[in-house]
Amino acid sequence: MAGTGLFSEILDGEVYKYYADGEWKTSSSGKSVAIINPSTRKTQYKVQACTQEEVNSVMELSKSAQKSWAKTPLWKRAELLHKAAAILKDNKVPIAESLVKEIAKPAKDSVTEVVRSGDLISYCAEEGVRILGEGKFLLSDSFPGNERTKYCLTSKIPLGVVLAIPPFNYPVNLAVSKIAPALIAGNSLVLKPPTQGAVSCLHMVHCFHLAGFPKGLISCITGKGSEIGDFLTMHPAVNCISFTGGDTGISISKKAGMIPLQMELGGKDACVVLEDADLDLVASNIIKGGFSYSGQRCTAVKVVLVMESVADELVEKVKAKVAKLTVGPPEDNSDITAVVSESSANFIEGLVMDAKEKGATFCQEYKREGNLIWPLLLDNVRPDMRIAWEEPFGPVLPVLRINSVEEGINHCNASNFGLQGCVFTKDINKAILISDAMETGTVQINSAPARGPDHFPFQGLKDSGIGSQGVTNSINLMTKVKTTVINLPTPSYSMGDGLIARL
Ligand SMILES: NC(=O)C1=CN([C@@H]2O[C@H](COP(=O)(O)OP(=O)(O)OC[C@H]3O[C@@H](n4cnc5c(N)ncnc54)[C@H](OP(=O)(O)O)[C@@H]3O)[C@@H](O)[C@H]2O)C=CC1
Ligand SMILES: O=C(O)[C@H](O)COP(=O)(O)O
Repeated sequence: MAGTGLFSEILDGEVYKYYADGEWKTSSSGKSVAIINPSTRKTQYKVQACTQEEVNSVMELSKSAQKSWAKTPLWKRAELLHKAAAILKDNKVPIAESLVKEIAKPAKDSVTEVVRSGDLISYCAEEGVRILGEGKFLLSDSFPGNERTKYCLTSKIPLGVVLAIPPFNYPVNLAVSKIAPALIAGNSLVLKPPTQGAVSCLHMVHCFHLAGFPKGLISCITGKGSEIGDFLTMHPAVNCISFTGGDTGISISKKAGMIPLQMELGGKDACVVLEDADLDLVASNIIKGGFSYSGQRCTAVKVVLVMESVADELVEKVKAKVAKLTVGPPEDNSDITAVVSESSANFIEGLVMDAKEKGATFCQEYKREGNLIWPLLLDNVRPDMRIAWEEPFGPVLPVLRINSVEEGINHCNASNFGLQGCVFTKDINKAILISDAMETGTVQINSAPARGPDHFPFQGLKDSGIGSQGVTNSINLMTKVKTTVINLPTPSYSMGDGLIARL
């Protein structure tokens, strides 16, 4: 059970502690933040509301811990990460249980998130050892006007303190996708977990604690983003911010100083369906892509753009599959569970009502109980409806019928988002041309959008983000290139005549 056994030291009465200086602590604020169970809408857990002084102290400790960590051999850093990964996987049950209670993720998917996170940490350790163990050697005479008098050695050095801010929908996985690359690269790490998902994150941090990382290297500050977020992101000790979430990321980018930023923000991933597509394959991918975790994924299919000639048939196939989705508690592994908060459910309802007023075809009756919204397919959506452009982050999917591929591409590219997209066709040549034309970070051919496998690059264009994720890209982003140049008194050519005579 969460907060018991191995994890009992992270709990103080009924409030979870925060993590600093290698210890679990109670905040001097005397205040806590409630985590509401999305299914019951009652307080499930409480976490500390950390103070600015506590943030300052964590930053100081983080700066000094990083200095010694950077001198720790790469293989030792990797060894500790492998250990943390194993402890995390061994404790998947209590961690998954808190995911179920905090964010209403179906039980099976919650376990998958923890296991995937352990795998990501191990992969990152392996990749880090390889790519950080290599440098470059450059010779000066390849640039015009130079003799071979300079040898340039490059290697990658850490940035310092990395601030990680993950979102509610993958609190554990999107935290470790920032923590592991930061640590393998020799940085220290301050984590600010999402409020919904904080307890799962604290359990995950305890796995790193049990693995034996040095004191102060990893810290976890809890509190509402709206209250301590600015103080953290504008803190002068922070050398890099890795953030995943919504528009908050855009405002952080405007306020942060001259430091590397990795921002994975929203998306309005389109599914473009051509006349020759395998409609059964499309329908299954629309269900998986649009409705898994109740549509609360940045990579969810958020609009279907289907050629008019096959639209009736596709809509019927998707309707039949929607009817089979189970709706209910995450504990029962229901396909559709309560969305994360009441305000989120109200927002989704606003989009649905707008579409209703403007004449969209409802393929199912709209139904909501508390935060639980039944899956809904909206056909004949037009560009004047909000749902054609905005992301519901819920189990509601609009279908726009198109008369040409160009119309579909134009719709995609008119979006302020550019995360992923997908195209279904049997014609690979057309698929490649469409992929080239779509202004998104990734295009999937004949499959729904997805971030994984986690070593693939993952990035958004436009308001969907800056920088690129994926294990290798994250390690590179969290390092800086350092060069040392050896200057020779005379040109040196490896097979040059008279070399010995000149010495
Ligand atoms: N591209 C991607 O990979 C993903 C994108 N998203 C996008 O995020 C949105 C919903 O996710 P959600 O988690 O609610 O997004 P938010 O942007 O609201 O929150 C993300 C994180 O930022 C924190 N935060 C809030 N305010 C601040 C602040 N001022 N300074 C620093 N941190 C802050 C939150 O903490 P707290 O919880 O305490 O408020 C949370 O940890 C959707 O629109 C979705 O598209 C979501 C997941 C993945
Ligand atoms: O934040 C998100 O929603 C994810 O990055 C999407 O990940 P997934 O494609 O593996 O669900």
